[in-house]
Amino acid sequence: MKAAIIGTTGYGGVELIRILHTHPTINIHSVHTTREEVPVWNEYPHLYNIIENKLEKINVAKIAEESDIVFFATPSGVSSKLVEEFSHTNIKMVDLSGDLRLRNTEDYKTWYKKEPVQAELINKFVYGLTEWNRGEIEKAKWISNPGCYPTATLLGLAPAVKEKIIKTDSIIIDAKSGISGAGRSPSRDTMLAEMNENFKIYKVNKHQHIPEIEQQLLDWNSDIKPITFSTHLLPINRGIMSTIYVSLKEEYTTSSIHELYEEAYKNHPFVRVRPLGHFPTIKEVSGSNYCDIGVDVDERTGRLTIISVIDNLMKGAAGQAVQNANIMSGLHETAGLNFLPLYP
Ligand SMILES: NC(=O)C1=CN([C@@H]2O[C@H](COP(=O)(O)OP(=O)(O)OC[C@H]3O[C@@H](n4cnc5c(N)ncnc54)[C@H](OP(=O)(O)O)[C@@H]3O)[C@@H](O)[C@H]2O)C=CC1
Ligand SMILES: CC(=O)N[C@@H](CCC(=O)OP(=O)(O)O)C(=O)O
Repeated sequence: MKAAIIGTTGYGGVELIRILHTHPTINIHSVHTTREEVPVWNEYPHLYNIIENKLEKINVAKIAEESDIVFFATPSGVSSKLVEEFSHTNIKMVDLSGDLRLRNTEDYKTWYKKEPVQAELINKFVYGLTEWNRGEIEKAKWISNPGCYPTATLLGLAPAVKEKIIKTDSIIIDAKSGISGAGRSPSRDTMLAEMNENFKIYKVNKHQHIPEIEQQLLDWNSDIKPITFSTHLLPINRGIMSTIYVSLKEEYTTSSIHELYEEAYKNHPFVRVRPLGHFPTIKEVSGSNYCDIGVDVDERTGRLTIISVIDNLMKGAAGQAVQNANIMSGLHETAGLNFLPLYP
């Protein structure tokens, strides 16, 4: 199976290269840029003598004719335009941006402050939160890959929300991300001198992933009320930790909640519910497609604490994109994704 990558020179794109380079079935056929047509290793010297491809300009008809699937690792506002052009061809699409995730186009305008794609096109994209949307993904041709924070947060919340054991107005999410989550373009916020030995909150109550998380939670339980969601930058390259607090409707023990989570994820190879009393760290999933989850009930307050960690570039982006491409193409979901975490 042949794949094209658009947005190759960014962090999501180069992570797709890392995965697909050893994928048993999906091969990198072409890689694309809007800039100079140079060998990929000019942009990424660590790929010297390994990835022979030259970056090519985007020619929609040629890509659609030569490849079976195209990955868009492109910024929001860019993906929407590419998707419109490719929608007239037969190629499978997986988009990593936020452009095709929100069904309500007004929400997109409000939170992304950009013009949305037409709703008709959005509705043809399947939301690729793999573990909870597998049936739709199997039938899909076009996938909208979830955001990095929504992936960690929704996998952490799903069993409790779907089982309706929480007070619906009580969800508070405290999330932190490594700086590769902000992409490869330089910015003042992510400079070494700004971030090293520092820790920052950003986009307070205004993060564009709020409507995406709420949309999915409402699909699971229509009584869910608006969430509080805070995002922070950590002085590390990769990884997200989402620490989630919810009030329980009744008295539950940690072990009963733990059982619920183990049951929910027992058939999902990339979600590891940690044993009772154990909580994951970011490093323990770094470089892998795992989402690791720990749970604990505070019996004094009646609140459940959920800790969910992922690698933002893997399960939060390129890893989940390939997992979805695998399922959509009838392959085993783990194909090409059996990386152990990089530790230490
Ligand atoms: N980084 C992360 O952890 C995550 C990112 N995402 C999403 O994935 C997408 C890619 O993110 P990331 O790799 O971090 O971003 P980067 O900023 O690192 O890379 C984006 C790439 O898009 C390409 N690009 C920019 N403008 C255009 C254009 N007009 N036409 C075609 N290509 C263009 C650029 O390549 P060139 O200049 O060579 O054309 C650039 O290298 C974004 O939508 C992001 O929100 C989602 C989850 C996690
Ligand atoms: C650390 C960091 O800056 N992360 C980015 C994630 C961007 C992203 O993934 O954007 P979309 O999913 O909306 O395309 C952010 O918080 O905006």
